[in-house]
Amino acid sequence: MPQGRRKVPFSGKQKKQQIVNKRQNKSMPINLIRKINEESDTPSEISESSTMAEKVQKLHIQPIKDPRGKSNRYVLQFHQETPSEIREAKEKARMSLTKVSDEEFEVDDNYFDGFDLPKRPPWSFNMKKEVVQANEERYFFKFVTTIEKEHFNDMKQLSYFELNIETWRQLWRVLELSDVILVIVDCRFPTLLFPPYLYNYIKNELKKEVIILLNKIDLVDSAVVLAWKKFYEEKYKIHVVLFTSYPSYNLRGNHENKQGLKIRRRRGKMRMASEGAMEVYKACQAIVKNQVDLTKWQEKIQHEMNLAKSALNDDDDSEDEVEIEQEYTDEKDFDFEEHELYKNGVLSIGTIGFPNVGKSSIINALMGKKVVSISRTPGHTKHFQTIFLTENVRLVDCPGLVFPSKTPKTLQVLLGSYPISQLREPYAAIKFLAERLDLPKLFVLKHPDGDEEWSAMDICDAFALKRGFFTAKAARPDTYRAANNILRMALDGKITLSLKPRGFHKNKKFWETHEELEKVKEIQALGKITAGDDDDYFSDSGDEYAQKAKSSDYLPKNGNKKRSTKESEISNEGDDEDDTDCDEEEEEEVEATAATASSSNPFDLLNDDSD
Ligand SMILES: Nc1nc2c(ncn2[C@@H]2O[C@H](COP(=O)(O)OP(=O)(O)OP(=O)(O)O)[C@@H](O)[C@H]2O)c(=O)[nH]1
Repeated sequence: MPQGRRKVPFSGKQKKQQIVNKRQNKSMPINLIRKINEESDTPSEISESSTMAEKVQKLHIQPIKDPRGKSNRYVLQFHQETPSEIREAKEKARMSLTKVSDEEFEVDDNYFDGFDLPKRPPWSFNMKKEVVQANEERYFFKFVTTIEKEHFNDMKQLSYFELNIETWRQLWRVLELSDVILVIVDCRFPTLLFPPYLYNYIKNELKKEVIILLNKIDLVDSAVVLAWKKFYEEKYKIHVVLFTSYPSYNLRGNHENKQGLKIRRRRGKMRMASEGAMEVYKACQAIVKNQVDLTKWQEKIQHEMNLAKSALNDDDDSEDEVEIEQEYTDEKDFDFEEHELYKNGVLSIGTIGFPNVGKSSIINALMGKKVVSISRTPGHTKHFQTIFLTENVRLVDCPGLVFPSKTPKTLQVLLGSYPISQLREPYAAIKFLAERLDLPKLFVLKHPDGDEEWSAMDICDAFALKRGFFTAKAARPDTYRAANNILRMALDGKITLSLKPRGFHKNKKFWETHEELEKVKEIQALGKITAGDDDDYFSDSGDEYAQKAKSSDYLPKNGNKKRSTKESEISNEGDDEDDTDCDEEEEEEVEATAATASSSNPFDLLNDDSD
């Protein structure tokens, strides 16, 4: 055998990866960014990274896991941090934390000012598909270059946003196909996830109705939920619906793990989140009036409500049906379908929003069973899909999109707009979190140097030591892994940071005694926890479902019962996109330690400290 030309074994998996890489290299945005760099007349700062193309980070490449091999078309793409940004953040993470005041939990509505979304250029049926697509690509190129140039000298004022035209195309199709648009936001951070320009575009240019759905209200204090609802109702005069895909009657407990912690499991088969579903139905009914007959939908929800009540004490342990119901989905090519309002007597509801706000979970919770897959990894949904709720109510589910804004990048991590696993610098987000929540107390951490004052890095060090995370080479505390774990807990709501509308603290009493508060609690379904369930509240929903747990502040605030400090949850989603190395047992362990420091309000903890 000739020397020097030894054949290297090449697996099928590697071959597939090679094909995917080739395709990926051809993808529009990379070329686009390369062009931006070549054509840019702005002086290049680019010493640290030779081309803009290199600064684009492609997220969620899972080529071989998608049988259709299509996932890379919709891969999320963002700009990477520069080495100097990383260095700067690390330095800051070593500085002592400054606890922030209550008012700094209050946010304005101006993160999207000065930005817009890319809109599908006009097209007609006389145009060839290739021409339409070329127009779209030219337009999108210009859109991105314009934003880039405007912010070239101050990239810090520009958030990560979606650079993949394929994902925007999904949004364009969904907006075209739908009669009513449900804009879904995570109730912990509404103003960071609801671009006013999106609302204006849908309402004033597309002339379609918008409903805002405040989701994950199980993670937020009822008074804050209500304040956000009123904020949006007053600002836009539109329907604002409250929702949680995890009302407590979908949960059950009395399971012990090997550490002796109790873990709440989802109660038998998944049920519809009927209170939230009823709210969505009512908002749609008010919009369509008698143009579409929604009686069947209403009956379905009412039926579920009755069932839920009677089944509260039902110990049905049977597994959830895990099924993707083909009969509900429609895979035809909608690229060039003309919109006709309530076509064939069917109401089409588009569900759009940022990644990870819970769009897919909402669809399952509206259906009362699993029809679309869910992941706690942002950016899971790649292609829009249509699902019939009843024969004349159709949901059109769009992949999550990160809209352009000036949201600080650290916050984007906490929102789930940027996948934690692919974060090169997690400490700035830890610092942001630690200045608002007392992490040492929540995790019962011992300062590595015995000091009183903590920095974000100290927290990561202490956390790594406590969890036994060490680097392989030098056996030093693995602060990166620790930071990654903490951020995931924040994203999942195990430790809850939630922002408030301006003026909330000044009017706290008003919101806490508001007559509509009971209604909010009803949708959160917190009053429905059954006897014996108060030891542990957290869910283990199994399968691909992310496990929902709450911050230690959350339960006593909203519910009436005092709960055990052994609140815990495991994550057992088997999600092959799952993105960290943290395993379930590790998380439980932290829950256990965190629990002993549990407070009914993490913000109280901050107060304690400042005393
Ligand atoms: N606590 C809580 N968690 C939720 C709720 N809805 C969804 N989640 C969690 O949020 C994460 C994202 O949920 P998805 O339904 O996949 O979100 P998505 O908006 O479809 O995400 P993309 O696929 O990224 O667009 C998962 O971990 C869910 O379990 C909710 O009402 N309450």
